[in-house]
Amino acid sequence: MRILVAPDSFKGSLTAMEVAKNIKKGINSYDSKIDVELLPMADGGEGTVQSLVDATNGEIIEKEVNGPLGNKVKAFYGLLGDQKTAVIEMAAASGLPLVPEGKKNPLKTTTYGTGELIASALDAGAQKIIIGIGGSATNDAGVGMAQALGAEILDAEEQQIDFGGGNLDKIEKINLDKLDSRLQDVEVVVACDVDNPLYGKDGAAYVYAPQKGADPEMVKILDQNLRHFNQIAIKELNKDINKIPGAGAAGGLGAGLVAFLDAELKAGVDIVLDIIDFESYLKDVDLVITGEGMLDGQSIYGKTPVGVSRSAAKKDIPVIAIAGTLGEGVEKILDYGINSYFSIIDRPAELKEIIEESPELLANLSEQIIRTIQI
Ligand SMILES: O=C(O)[C@H](O)CO
Repeated sequence: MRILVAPDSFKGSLTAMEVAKNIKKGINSYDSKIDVELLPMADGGEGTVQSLVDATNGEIIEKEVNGPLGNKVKAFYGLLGDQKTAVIEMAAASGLPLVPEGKKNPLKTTTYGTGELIASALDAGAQKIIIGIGGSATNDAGVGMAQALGAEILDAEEQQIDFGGGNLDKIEKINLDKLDSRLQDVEVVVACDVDNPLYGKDGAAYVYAPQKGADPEMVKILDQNLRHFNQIAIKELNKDINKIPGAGAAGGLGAGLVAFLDAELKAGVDIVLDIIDFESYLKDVDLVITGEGMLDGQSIYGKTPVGVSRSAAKKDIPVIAIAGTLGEGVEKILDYGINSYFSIIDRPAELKEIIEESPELLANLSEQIIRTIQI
C-alpha cells in the first residue's frame, strides 16, 4: 500500500512537515511495510514559505527590513530547491503581529519591508516570485512596496509621499522609470487570502482595517484614499484594479502588485499545487491523507485539504482529512473529494493541552485510521 501524506501546517502548533512526519509515524507503527511519502503543503498563508522550502529542499533566507512602522524587523523568505523561485509571505515583513497593540494605525503603516524582501529575492537570482498576501498591518495599496523597489509615487510638489494609507490621497503622479529593471524578466504570482475588491463596503478598508487599529472615521479616510489610488492608477498606469478579486487583500497590496509589478492574483493552494507539481506525486498512490489545524465550512474556499482532494478526486484516489478541530459546516468538504474526516482530539481537554500533545495525538489517530482500513 502506498500513502501520500500531504497536510498543511497546524498553525500555532506544528509545521506541515511535522504534521506529515507524525502521521507517518502512526501509520508505520502499526504496519512498517506501508510506503508513506511526505509532502508538506500550504495555501499561500502563514507557513507557505516553510512548507515549500521543506517540499523542495530549498532554504530560508533571513533579511532585516523596515517593518510596518518603519522600524527594523527580522523577516525572511524562501528560495526553493530549483534556486529560481522565491516565496515571500508579506506578513513576515509587514504583518499585524509586528505592530504592538497601542501602535496599530493603518493610516501610517507601510508595506515597504515587503518590497525590500522582493528586492532581496531578485538579488538572490529569483526568476519567479510567489507572494502570499494577508495578515497585514497595512492599508497602503502596496505603495510602500513599490517605493522600496524604486517607484516614484509623487505628491503635487513631485516629492515621494510618506508611508501609510493615510497619505494615498496626496498621490498626483506615478513614475515607474526607476522601478527595479530586473522585475521585467520576473514572473510575480500572488496568493491572496481573500477575494475582496480594493474599495467600497466590501473593500480592504471597511472589512479589514478595523482589525488593524482603524476607528470608523479612519476607515472612511482609508476607503476614500483607496478610491483615489484606483483613479490615479487608471490615469497614470492605465490600470483599473478595483474589481480584480483579491485587489483588497492585505490592505490593497493585491491591487498594488497588479498595478506596479503586473502580478497575477490567484488562489494560494492552486499556486502551491502547481509549484510542486502535485499531480506527479499521485502516481501509484492508494490513499491520500491531508489535514489542517481547523476544518470547517470555510475549508471549501481555497484551503489546502480541499485543493489536495480535488486533485486526488480527478484520479479517483480516496482522501482522508485530519484536523486539530472540526468546526461548523465541516461536512461540506465531503462534496469535494474528501471521503472522511477526523479530529485528533480524543477527550475533553484545554486547547493548550491539545496543542502540546498534538504530535502524539496525530500519530495515535493515524494508527487507528490504518487499523480500521486494514480490518
Ligand atoms: O491582511 C489583510 O488585510 C487580511 O488578511 C485580508 O487580506
